[in-house]
Amino acid sequence: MYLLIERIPLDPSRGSCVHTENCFVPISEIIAVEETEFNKKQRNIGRWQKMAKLHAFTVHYVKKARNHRWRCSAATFWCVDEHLCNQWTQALKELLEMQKSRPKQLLVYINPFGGKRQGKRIYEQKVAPLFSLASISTDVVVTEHANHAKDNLFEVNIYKYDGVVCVGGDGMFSEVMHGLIGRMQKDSGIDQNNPKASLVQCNIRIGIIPAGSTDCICYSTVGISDPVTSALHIIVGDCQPLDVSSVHHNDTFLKYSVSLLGYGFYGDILKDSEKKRWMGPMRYDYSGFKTFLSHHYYEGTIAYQPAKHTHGSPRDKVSCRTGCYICKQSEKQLAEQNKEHGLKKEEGEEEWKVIKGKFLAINAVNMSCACPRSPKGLSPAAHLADGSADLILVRKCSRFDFLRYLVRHTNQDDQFDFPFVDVYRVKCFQFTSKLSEDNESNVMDVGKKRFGQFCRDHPACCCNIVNSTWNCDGETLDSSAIEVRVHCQLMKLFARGIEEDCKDEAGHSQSSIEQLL
Ligand SMILES: Nc1ncnc2c1ncn2[C@@H]1O[C@H](COP(=O)(O)OP(=O)(O)OP(=O)(O)O)[C@@H](O)[C@H]1O
Ligand SMILES: CCCCCCCCCCCCC/C=C/[C@@H](O)[C@H](CO)NC(C)=O
Ligand SMILES: [Ca+2]
Repeated sequence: MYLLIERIPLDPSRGSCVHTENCFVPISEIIAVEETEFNKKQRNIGRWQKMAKLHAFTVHYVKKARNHRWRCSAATFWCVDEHLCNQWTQALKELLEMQKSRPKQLLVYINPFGGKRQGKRIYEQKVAPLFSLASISTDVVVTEHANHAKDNLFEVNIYKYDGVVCVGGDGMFSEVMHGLIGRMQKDSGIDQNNPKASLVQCNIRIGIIPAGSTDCICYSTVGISDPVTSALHIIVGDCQPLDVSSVHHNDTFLKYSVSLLGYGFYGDILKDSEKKRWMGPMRYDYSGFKTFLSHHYYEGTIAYQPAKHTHGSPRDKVSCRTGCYICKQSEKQLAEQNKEHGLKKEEGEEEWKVIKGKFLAINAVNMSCACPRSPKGLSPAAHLADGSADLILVRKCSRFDFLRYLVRHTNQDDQFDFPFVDVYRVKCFQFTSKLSEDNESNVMDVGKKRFGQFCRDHPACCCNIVNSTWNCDGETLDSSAIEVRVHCQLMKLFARGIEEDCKDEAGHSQSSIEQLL
């Protein structure tokens, strides 16, 4: 159902019409309806006001701008008939009440130290006024230390909230996600240390107000990193399911990941950048350049099971967009599996593919990982909720070739079109570094140790004697040998995926009527 907002010139003789553009606003995108008091200062209505007392109401609604940006716009409707005015206000309010997916009560965590340290200001100035306009009540916690939000989620009565909001970056989101998923498993008696456990879905949605350094999860699920846009997606009650990978080492749970699990290049960037947090978001550029120059490669073995259940491929040009067909198919399969087995299908009987090699980077992404630094992301055709991850293997190559690969993160060219890059869509994988394989089989002879020493002393030789670190959504992992499994649609966000943009390059929108036809 739509509300047609037709902006009519209030005083045509004086040409005082500000907006001539009419628009259809879906009821689902109305933010609030308020009775409005007219005062003498109100423009252009003097002549009308002399004729009769005016009654009015204001509709606050989502206005879509360029590049997926949403803004709050308002239109005031007025008439002389008080009863008619009240009827309209009442009818619209009732329609809003019927929007059952909208949150009424939210738990908000603010990281005051994420990104440029603007989290608190962003929330107070840009987000809280919108929540209040939409009559959403909030409990706000400003975090005092790392893991504050995560620990708190194990203590509070989460079930009284319609959602949890995190104000911060990918690391802060990761904390809240671990708190919520961990709490759900604890309450359901599921052992997270069992890598084969069928995890319980988390139906409490998370909203991300971006205030971090990369904000990749927000950008990849909304299409822009903008606090007002994200607040409006929360208010209208959007829902986007998300795949989550569980990461284990020797039957011990390490972490969950929704965006990037990166070994080699992205692991090394993270490790170096953690020491330079004081630089803010710039730390990634500094450490990125340093890591690029070091050009380290790492030897290891990857075993994976292809994701045969999904219809897409990482090399196709089909991007995951709002209402994505491929993710919908996975959702149906998941529902059928849950109905039939109560448990997800065991992957035991399916074949494993094994790859040994020397790698500059191993990246496993559950989503495109688009962010302002890389607008298409590390895997542009990855899906948010198809139950698979794209495993990208960048083999040892020259610095120049690796630079060509990195540059393609930022332009329109195919970043997988290199002989040293392979990409697979997988549902699970395991990685063991050469070093841990050697350690396990106790073949670390004296000669190797001495060679290791030699190479550490001569970084220019780029040898892979030490392990890299896994970058798990911006957090480091303690182990290099890991076992990863994608859990289809384990959690949900207040988002709708990236919408097909209906604005053209010049910023003109198609008329709403054209869109409806
Ligand atoms: N009050 C706090 N003091 C110190 N650290 C905190 C506090 N609150 C949260 N943290 C931690 O800060 C880490 C980084 O925060 P956040 O993700 O918000 O910013 P960022 O690292 O700059 O951005 P991005 O993750 O997008 O690169 C998180 O892992 C979180 O655990
Ligand atoms: C030659 C210099 C290359 C510099 C490369 C800079 C970094 C590019 C950023 C792309 C990262 C996309 C994946 C997102 C990962 C996030 O989970 C993580 C935490 O926010 N961010 C990073 C940078 O690891
Ligand atoms: Ca996916």
